[in-house]
Amino acid sequence: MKLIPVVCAILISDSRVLAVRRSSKMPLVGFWEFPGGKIENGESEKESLKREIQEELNLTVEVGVPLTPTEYSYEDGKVIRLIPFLVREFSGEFRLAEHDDFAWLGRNELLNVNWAQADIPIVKELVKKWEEIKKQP
Ligand SMILES: Nc1nc2c([nH]c(=O)n2[C@H]2C[C@H](O)[C@@H](COP(=O)(O)OP(=O)(O)OP(=O)(O)O)O2)c(=O)[nH]1
Repeated sequence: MKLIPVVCAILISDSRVLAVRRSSKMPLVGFWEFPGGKIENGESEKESLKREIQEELNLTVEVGVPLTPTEYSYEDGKVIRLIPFLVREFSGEFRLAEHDDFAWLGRNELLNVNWAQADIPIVKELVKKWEEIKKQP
């Protein structure tokens, strides 16, 4: 079994969380996810996340605290270990380089989009611990 480590950012602004939709150029087209991607050789988790968010959203981020990582086996045999970090500090001119849609979702809207399977436990954790997470750096 090959475990693929993937980092993702939970960008929070005004009590809303950023979700992005995978485009037809990407596997899992149409599914919503947190921006991020695979850790490359030699990178730390945080370095990798900073690089991915710069590439995907054109934003420079300050990586905050991690939430609980999840593991999920997709049908093609890929096993993803998805490692989420909160991000509250970011700057730059937001644009989508790879995804084809985005949404800033409040707590009660979080479960309305079609999340990639690996993200569902993270989204549930967010909904459950919303008040606590809102206070975290
Ligand atoms: N970035 C991100 N990827 C996720 C999430 N949930 C989830 O299952 N994934 C999966 C989709 C991909 O298989 C993998 C992330 O890889 P990626 O986006 O860097 O790369 P990719 O597979 O699209 O493309 P490639 O590098 O294989 O060419 O993790 C998520 O919330 N964010």
